[in-house]
This record gives sequence, structure tokens and C-alpha cells, in this order.
Amino acid sequence: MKPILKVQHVAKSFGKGNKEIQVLQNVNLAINESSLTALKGRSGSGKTTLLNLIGTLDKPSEGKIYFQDNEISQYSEKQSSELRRLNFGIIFQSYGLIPLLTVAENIEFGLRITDVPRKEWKKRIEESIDLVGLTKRVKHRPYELSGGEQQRVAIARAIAPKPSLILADEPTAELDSYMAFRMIQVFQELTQNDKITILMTTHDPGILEMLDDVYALEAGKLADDY
Ligand SMILES: Nc1ncnc2c1ncn2[C@@H]1O[C@H](COP(=O)(O)OP(=O)(O)OP(=O)(O)O)[C@@H](O)[C@H]1O
Repeated sequence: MKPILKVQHVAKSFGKGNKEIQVLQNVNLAINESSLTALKGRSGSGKTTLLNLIGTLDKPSEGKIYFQDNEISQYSEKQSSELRRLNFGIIFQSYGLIPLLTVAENIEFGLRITDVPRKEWKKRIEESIDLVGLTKRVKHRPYELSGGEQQRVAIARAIAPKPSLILADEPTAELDSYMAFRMIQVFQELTQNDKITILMTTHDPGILEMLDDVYALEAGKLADDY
């Protein structure tokens, strides 16, 4: 199978001089197209930092990242935002929902910036809300929802445009074990039916066996044995 995403010898440090913190060291990954992969590791091991580098939200200090054979770690701000807009769906730990908009409007807002034709928006909104099981909450605003429901809206917003790559930071953190299982099943269906590649971070040992690949980060390095 062909990797859609390659991370080669990536290092990341923050700060300078004696305040420098080395967060990632010599990370190498090859993520296959249409696979569901997790990065696991303790809090502070560098999972979010690595996801941010892959999502072109930050640049590595060393090494290269390729998406569909393009070296995206070299992209300008403009190229990066275009790449994210058209190819990536990002689920942040903080959800990033817009408080004044309803569930459906939040998802529509996500679709607006993509190249999905307007006539398809309604169907995409309905489908994605149905997939995350929030049909009865369409007209609610984020503050009227539980943390887990908000997390599912963030998932629906990322999947509605059917991007090539979904990067999901702890997408099941707020969900109970049944709902976490359901969401991973949805991710499996997206990889199989829509050829979407999904890279997620997780702490949850209960879902690891549902994934195609699991990489373990330990203090900024990929563990040999995972
Ligand atoms: N902008 C930054 N400046 C300085 N240090 C940072 C910055 N971002 C992250 N770090 C440090 O990098 C380390 C890894 O953080 P990161 O958020 O990637 O870990 P994580 O594995 O995602 O943790 P968690 O599971 O708690 O989200 C932490 O020690 C953190 O303090």
C-alpha cells in the first residue's frame, strides 16, 4: 500500500538557548492511504505537537513531512492554509465550535471554506450529523450540549467535507466507552467507503485494537516496540 503521508527525521524544539525544550526527536512515520492510525503516548509525550506539524499549523525544527509526495513542511503560510482548506479536516482538543451558531450552522460554516458545491451542503450536513448521532440536536447551540456532544459536533464538522486526511486530537476524550466505540466505527467506515485517511491521538487503550496501525510516542521519540 502507498503511504499518503510521510514524516522523515522530524524534530521539534521550542525556545532558545538554555530555555530550549526538545519535544520531538527523529520521528519517522509512513501512513497508508485509507488507514486509521493512532499515536498513543502519555500526556506531554509530543502527540499534539506532531499532529500540529503534520497539519501545517507549525513547522518542524528538523526533518521533512510529505503529503501525497509534496513536501508540505516547506509550504508558505498561503500554501499551508490552502492545503488545510481543501484536503485536511482537523479536530482540535478544544473543538473550536462557534458559540452563536447551531450544530447545523457550525457544520455549514466548515463546509463554506471548502470546495464542496453549495447544493451539496444540506445533504452533507444531514449525513454527518446522522453519523455522529446528533439528529435531535441540530438546532442546539454548543452551550446547550454536553462536552461529549460538542466533541461529536467537532467530528461531524471535520467529516462533512470528506477531506483526504483527518487529523483528530483525542477525538474520544470526552466520550463514554460506548460512544467512543461508535465514533471509531464511523472512522473505520470513512476509511473503507470514502478512502479517507485518519490519524488520531489517543490515551484510550479500549479502542486500540480497532485501528489499522498504532505508533507510541515516549518523551518525543517513537518507541521501538508498539
Ligand atoms: N508552544 C510551546 N512552547 C513550549 N513548549 C511547548 C509548546 N507546545 C508544547 N510544548 C511542550 O511540549 C511537550 C509536549 O506537548 P504535547 O501537547 O505535544 O503533548 P501531548 O502528548 O499531546 O500531551 P496531552 O496528551 O496532554 O495532550 C510538553 O512538555 C509541552 O509543555
